[in-house]
Amino acid sequence: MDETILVVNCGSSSIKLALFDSNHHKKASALAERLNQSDASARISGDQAPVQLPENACHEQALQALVQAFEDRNLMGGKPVSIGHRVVHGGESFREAVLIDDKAVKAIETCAALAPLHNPVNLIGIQATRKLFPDCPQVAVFDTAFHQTLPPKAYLYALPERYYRDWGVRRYGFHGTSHYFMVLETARRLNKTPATTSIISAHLGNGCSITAIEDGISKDTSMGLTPLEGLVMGTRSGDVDPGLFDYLASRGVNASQAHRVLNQESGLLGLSGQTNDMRSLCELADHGHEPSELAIDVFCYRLAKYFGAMMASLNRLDALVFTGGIGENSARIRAQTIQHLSLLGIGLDADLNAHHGQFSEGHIGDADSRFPVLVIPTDEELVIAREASRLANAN
Ligand SMILES: Nc1ncnc2c1ncn2[C@@H]1O[C@H](COP(=O)(O)OP(=O)(O)O)[C@@H](O)[C@H]1O
Ligand SMILES: CC(=O)OP(=O)(O)O
Ligand SMILES: [Mg+2]
Repeated sequence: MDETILVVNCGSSSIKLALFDSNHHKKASALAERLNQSDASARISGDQAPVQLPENACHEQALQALVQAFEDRNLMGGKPVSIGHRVVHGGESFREAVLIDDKAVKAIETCAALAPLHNPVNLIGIQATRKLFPDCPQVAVFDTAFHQTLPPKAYLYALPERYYRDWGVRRYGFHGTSHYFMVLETARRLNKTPATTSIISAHLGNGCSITAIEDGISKDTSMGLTPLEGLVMGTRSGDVDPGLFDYLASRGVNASQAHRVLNQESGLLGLSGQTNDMRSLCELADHGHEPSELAIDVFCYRLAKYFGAMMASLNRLDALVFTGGIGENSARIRAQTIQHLSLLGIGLDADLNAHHGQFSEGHIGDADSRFPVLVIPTDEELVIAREASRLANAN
């Protein structure tokens, strides 16, 4: 029976699992959604029938049910040889992936205050698999690790210096695993090496961020101390004037209410008043729903501004890259964003864009575009699986 690497990505209300063989080929994947709600559901990719969950299933119950379902289908091949976890915030404690022990768990707990929507559920996933597979090496792969190369001019806020020194207030950046995969894949597609490849990578999923990568190294990124800064996202505002908090306080909105509004009730959902889901939003806009149209306008304009801003940190640029559910699938969002960049000489080929670059190794730029533009499907799970085997084998 082939060896299996299990990858766990616990989100605030979902779990994504993937199984890889020892050659890092994906054998299976599964998704549990709407956890802790009455309509919680789970399924293994490619299966028609859902995996049965207890009512209001929590993360741990869903994880157990999905692992059992993998076992029932003979997909696990015995116990996994290693388990890789996505952990969103590693603060300054983690420059790279680590084997998980009690000390690492403590450090991840310490970082939870900075990613309250993410780290606590990442820890639930870690504790659940430690219980299920106590002898199996487990590895944490951090969203922040790839951005530890940011220079001080990019990671410092213009605040009193002691805020950084005493409290670690700085920009950390997220989605690093995906941005790292983008530079690997772009290099491969352009026949270059990652160490000589410079890109601007836009990861557009529920959370959205953009990163400037020079010679394979992250130089600047749009997310900051927490995954709230920067681009417009599904339910997160991205950049706002910090003066907003004082003003909201004067209107009776306290800090924890403001936190909830900015993280869970803003972004595409807040602007459209309808949905945080870009696909649904595009359909609404196609049917003339003006607030949805406006939400899309704000999303694309902010993104285009950040493409421009990221150029300030690069001396050379090989490609602009789109990824994540929106970046990979929405020709409309890509076109509307790139339209703002005509002054920089960047343009799309309408046909290639409509086909998501499927017939052109991901290229969607037009013949005159000053820089290539690519669509590349991300695979954070693959990077996590590779890191999990590397560290487990080094042990
Ligand atoms: N064809 C499409 N057009 C527009 N948006 C899409 C399309 N397909 C998926 N999306 C959007 O991608 C987003 C989810 O991205 P994804 O990367 O899967 O999220 P997550 O951050 O949870 O991994 C949702 O807003 C979804 O509507
Ligand atoms: C860091 C972050 O925003 O992650 P996600 O896109 O999974 O919410
Ligand atoms: Mg994602």
